[in-house]
Amino acid sequence: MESVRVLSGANTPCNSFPNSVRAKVSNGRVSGQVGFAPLWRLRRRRRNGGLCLRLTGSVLGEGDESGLGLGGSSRDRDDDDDGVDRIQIQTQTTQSSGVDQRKKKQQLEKGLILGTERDGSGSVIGFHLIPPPGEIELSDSHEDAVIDEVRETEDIDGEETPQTRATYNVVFVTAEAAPYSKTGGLGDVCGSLPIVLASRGHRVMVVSPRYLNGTTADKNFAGAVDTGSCIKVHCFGGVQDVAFFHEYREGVDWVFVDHPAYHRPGNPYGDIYGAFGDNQFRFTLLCHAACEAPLVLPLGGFTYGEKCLFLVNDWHAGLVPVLLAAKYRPYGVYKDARSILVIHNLAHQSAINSEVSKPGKSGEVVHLVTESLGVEPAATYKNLGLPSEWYGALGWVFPTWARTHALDTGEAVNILKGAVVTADRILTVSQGYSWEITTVEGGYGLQELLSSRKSVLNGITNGIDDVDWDPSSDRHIAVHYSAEDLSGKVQCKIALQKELGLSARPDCPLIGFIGRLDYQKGIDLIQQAIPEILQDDVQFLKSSSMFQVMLGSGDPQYEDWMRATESAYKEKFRGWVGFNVPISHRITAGCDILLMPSRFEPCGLNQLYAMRYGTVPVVHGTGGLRDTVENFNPYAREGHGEGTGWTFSPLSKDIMLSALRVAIRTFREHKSSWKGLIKRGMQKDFTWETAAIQYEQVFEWAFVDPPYVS
Ligand SMILES: Nc1ncnc2c1ncn2[C@@H]1O[C@H](COP(=O)(O)OP(=O)(O)O[C@H]2O[C@H](CO)[C@@H](O)[C@H](O)[C@H]2O)[C@@H](O)[C@H]1O
Repeated sequence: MESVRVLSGANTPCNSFPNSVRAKVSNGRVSGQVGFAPLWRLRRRRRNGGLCLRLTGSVLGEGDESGLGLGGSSRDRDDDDDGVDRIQIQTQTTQSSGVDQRKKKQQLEKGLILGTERDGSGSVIGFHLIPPPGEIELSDSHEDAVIDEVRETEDIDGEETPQTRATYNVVFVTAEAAPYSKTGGLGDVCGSLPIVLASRGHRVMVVSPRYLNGTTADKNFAGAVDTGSCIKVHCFGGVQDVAFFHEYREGVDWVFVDHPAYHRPGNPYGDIYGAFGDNQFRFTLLCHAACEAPLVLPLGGFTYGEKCLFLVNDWHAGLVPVLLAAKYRPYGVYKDARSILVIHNLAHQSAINSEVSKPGKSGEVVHLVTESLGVEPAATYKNLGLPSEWYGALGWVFPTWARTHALDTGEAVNILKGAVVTADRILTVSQGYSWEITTVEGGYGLQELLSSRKSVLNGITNGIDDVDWDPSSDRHIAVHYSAEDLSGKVQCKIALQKELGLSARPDCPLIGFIGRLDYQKGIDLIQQAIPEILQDDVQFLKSSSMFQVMLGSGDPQYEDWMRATESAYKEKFRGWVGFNVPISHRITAGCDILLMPSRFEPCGLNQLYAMRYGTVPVVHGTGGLRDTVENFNPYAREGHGEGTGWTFSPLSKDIMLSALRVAIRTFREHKSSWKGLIKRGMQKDFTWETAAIQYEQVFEWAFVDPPYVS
């Protein structure tokens, strides 16, 4: 996918509108915006004979914003007597090394015909699209055209094969979106899925906070400019002024909600002292602002309007469907909008805090109330800016065992619960997890409610950003490699061992772990197993010559343990405490095995990255891990073997160690089987394109049913 911004050039009427022309070229389709007229959903068409002014240029590479210039001359002026000037856009891709194959293809885009828009004095103030009859299909974001259909009449070979699919105005609401903000997988998903949906013709906005924490991370927001739009949010007993910043990048409108509550040291949710005490306030603001953004922000000249599809991610965005139902629809606003709740992690709701979850006497998971994470005392309901009669949607009562004292009635407001009740549909990030959340073990108290909504509950396995995570072009790793030529992988391993101060031993298995240091991730199992893995224990297959590296941050007790383990096993163990994206790429490339003993895993991205990098996953068979890692069977396919890793179950230290032993024996003694495992994993399709098609199906279903009303 090429993403370009067309800057206005000399000698053209566009001179007075720098940055007013933007276009994206993807799979033979041009989308973007020109002047105040959105071009999204324009398809490539060839025209004989150009009209008027012509835009020409080259796509120089990812992120290049000056690739196209606007050229033109007087002879290009359109003298048709219809009173509009016209422009032809022509883009051509030039090759740049190391980018995705798709980027290496030359593309020629012709024939987008535009008209100018003039003010009363006759000055050009923008451009409109003028579709030649029967040649160009287009729509804009006017409300009556929000949901339209893309007719795809050409297949890859240029054959005429009519297909129709709907496109939507999609509004993601999320607490994090990479590369602007990321603490885990939520950021990855909300940073990459929107781009893929936009490339498929949808108009996509992502609304998240503009976090400024006084570190170099603030520069992530440098490309976002103040829109000048400011709204007043009535909540928490006062009126808050909230501003919007905006960046148009890779076909997506990235909208950042600005308020002083987002400007403080720490990550999006907390600092070294724990979760911020005002998170309910901070994310209430986000939700109110996200509901207003499609109505008030004229992005590219037009608002998104009311007929939107909100994708609300986890509890932080959970007030959005409640606000639509309680605050807007009763007044006839958003009556045709829909909302889909996307659950990335049910444990990230509420006082149900995974870091302090413990197995109870009868086997159920007991959660202690320590932090405010979306469940707050019932008295805080009045702060949310909702009509009082809607309390029931969010009202929640803790089971008796979870109450803190005899007089505690357990009454609370649970924002995610409100979203489960009011969202038009619910999605989880794998099919396995969509079932697990309806069980006592995985439902965190919401299982019955979720079961009652089974008819609108689906699971779609996450994709990965296959440009960012590509061993053949990854800028963070020492040597590039591919499934066809694996020689660079061992170089990456040696480079990693050197970087970490371990002896360079390509023959010794190197086991990696990357992730939040959290009870969810099964760190305690690794803790228990480390002595057996690293001590000179004959049971563990020459374990004296095995290495383990862990990268993670989170629970301080696990961070301390990693530091202590590194001191105890200087020759064999490295524990990198912190959040470091380049290192995470190097570990993914340099290790032989990625260990993921997650207690539960809604999808999991690291095992997908690992497989793409030829690193064999050994995972607990749960949720998305079970859905994505195929257990190795050396005897299948007449001895050629099948599978991409090992899934073990049930979750225990001993079972995990058994799986690791088998993996290590295969690494050492069955080289061809190991190579087969690597190659099969690398050839798996985990791209977002596949997931996006499934998302579109769910979008369609969302609009088949009427919206939620009380
Ligand atoms: N210390 C560190 N340094 C650098 N990078 C680090 C890091 N710690 C974690 N990461 C990165 O953060 C991401 C974590 O993604 P996961 O899907 O594994 O977990 P998470 O539990 O946060 O996400 C939740 O949401 C996602 C998305 O839906 C689900 O896949 C998942 O199951 C669910 O728990 C990966 O990109 C990983 O490389």
